Amino acid sequence: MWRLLVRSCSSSSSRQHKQQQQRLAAAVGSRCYTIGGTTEGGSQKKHEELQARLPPFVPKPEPVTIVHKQGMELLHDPWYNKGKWSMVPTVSSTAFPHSERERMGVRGLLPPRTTTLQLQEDRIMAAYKHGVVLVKPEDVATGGVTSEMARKWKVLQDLQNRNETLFYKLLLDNFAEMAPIIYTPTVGWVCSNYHNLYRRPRGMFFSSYDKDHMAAMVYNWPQDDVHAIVVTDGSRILGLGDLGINGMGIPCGKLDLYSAAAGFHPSKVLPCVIDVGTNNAALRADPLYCGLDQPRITGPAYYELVDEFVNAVMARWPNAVLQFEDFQMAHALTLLQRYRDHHLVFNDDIQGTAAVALAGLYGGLRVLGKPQEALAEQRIVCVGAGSAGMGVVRQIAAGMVKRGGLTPEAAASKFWVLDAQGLVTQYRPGLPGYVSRFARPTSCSVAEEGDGLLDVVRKVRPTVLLGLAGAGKLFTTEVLSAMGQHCERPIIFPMSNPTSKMECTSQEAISVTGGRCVFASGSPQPSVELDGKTYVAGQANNLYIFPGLALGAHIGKTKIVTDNMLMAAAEILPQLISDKDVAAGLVYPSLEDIRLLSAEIAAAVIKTAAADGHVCDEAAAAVAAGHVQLLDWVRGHMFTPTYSSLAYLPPGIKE
Ligand SMILES: O=C([O-])CC(=O)C(=O)O
Ligand SMILES: [Mg+2]
Repeated sequence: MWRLLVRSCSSSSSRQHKQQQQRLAAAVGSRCYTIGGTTEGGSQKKHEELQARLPPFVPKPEPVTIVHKQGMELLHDPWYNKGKWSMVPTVSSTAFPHSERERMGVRGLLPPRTTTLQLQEDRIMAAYKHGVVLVKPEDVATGGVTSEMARKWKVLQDLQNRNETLFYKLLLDNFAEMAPIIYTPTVGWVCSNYHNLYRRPRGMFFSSYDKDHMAAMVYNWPQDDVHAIVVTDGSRILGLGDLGINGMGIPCGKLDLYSAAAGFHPSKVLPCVIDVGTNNAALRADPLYCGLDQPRITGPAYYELVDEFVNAVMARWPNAVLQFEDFQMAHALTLLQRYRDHHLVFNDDIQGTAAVALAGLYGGLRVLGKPQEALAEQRIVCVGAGSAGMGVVRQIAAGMVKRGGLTPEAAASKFWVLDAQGLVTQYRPGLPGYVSRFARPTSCSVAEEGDGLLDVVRKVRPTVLLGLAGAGKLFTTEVLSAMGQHCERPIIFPMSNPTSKMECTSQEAISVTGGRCVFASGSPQPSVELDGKTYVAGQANNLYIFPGLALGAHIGKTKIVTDNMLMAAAEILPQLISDKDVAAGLVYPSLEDIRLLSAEIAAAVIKTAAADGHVCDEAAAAVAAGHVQLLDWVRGHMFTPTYSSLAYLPPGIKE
């Protein structure tokens, strides 16, 4: 009897192996052979016989595709692109091994979480069946975004992917109409649904998984010259809370405005997200979510990651302005203080919102026929003691000191700050320093610790009511009507975003006060018809400030962003409102003039930085030449969307 000896391959239980054995047994009948070994007499012959009867060995081709592209070029090639790539090897990962993104130079160019071809198919199938843009009733409720706005967003998004020049031309020519579509409030809906809407990546994705790699991975970005970076960690997206990596919609939307409003070249801006996990359980459980499936990292490990990010981007792009956006309060102020004295950074929610609020109050005073000095006479109630709220209070107090000649203590006494527990007084244990300065003294206070908004308004009789709590309808009919009872022309700014988080609508404020209030809101609001008169609502949004501020800081090479620069932006903006708009009750200039406004803000910022001695020589010379020349110099740096002729440079030939 011949014995069959077949060398076992790696797993004897594998189906393939069993099939091979069966085929082999069928081929040799009941006789057995030893393959490739020395056996009894005649073995050589038998072996040859077997060889002749075995099916021929056909080598299985390795499933490898040879690619002559890497990085962004590869991702933009529909043939090689696979959508989200696996960065984190997980048990369920059927996508790409970790090494592949290194090999193909795409680390950081894609969201971290793995996906599969099947999941991608499911997502497209859902869009195929139910429509590409999914606006659910809860989206309308939480974001104030209608299907019509989402449809328009989709049109613009597709255009941006096809033709950026045309996209920016369109945006510039229709800025007031389209800003709410590419930015607040539609951007809130985009972030909430980023995992469903995701089609192609934009910007860079850093995650805790990239620790110790960031300095190298920034070189995967295909642009040597970056002028502006906006970064979020997704922890406090507008008033919508922790949206994890979905927050990437915010840096994208903000940088669209950098290009449209301030003329930053679209190829030279970089949206970034730092994914340290999310505490949003629903998102993490969603198979389409693209971020890390872990709770947020906090404490020293968090700051180490952000430090690494800041060092990496600043090392590669030392001339870029870095804007921090939508970080939760616990980290926002600490990060700002950590970098602001030696890096070209600012926090838009703290500083940009603060400057725009102060600008709006100066605008409001213009509407009331009062000079900026009259700021010191106001009694201000601010609802919201988060990063935005306290930044606003601090900036207005600084304005009272500068314009109204008050001491810092006298300025602080003009404010009543409320948070979720009511009026903040010095009774509160453990108040952080930035809040305690504005906590009401307990001894001589009219209103008391924990008083609700209505009580505070009735007792204090404020002239200004600011909403920055991100908690929705806090300016009730009673509150608005109390504002109107004690004050002839109350200034009412519900500044929270998006629309659904605003403290009241234009309709509510204007109708309850009988059209007497001076109104502006964080998200855009419609005009209101009352007794045959039309009241136009202004938009108290930092979009007026951050593009021009960043432009001034970048081209002036100011090295840091100072309080004086922010103050300059806040002071110039109300001077740019036309007399006609002031007469119509508008506290901000028209958004249609956004390019001019940004140029004026940049010029004001550069002048102030020059006076403080930190601008480059070229900017100093432009300042010395006079305002018109400075404005020309600033505008000369702004990108205009037009077609230019293209020239081909073969690879290897230097420009
Ligand atoms: O994005 C906006 O519209 C304003 C802003 O920074 C915020 O609400 O966080
Ligand atoms: Mg923000």
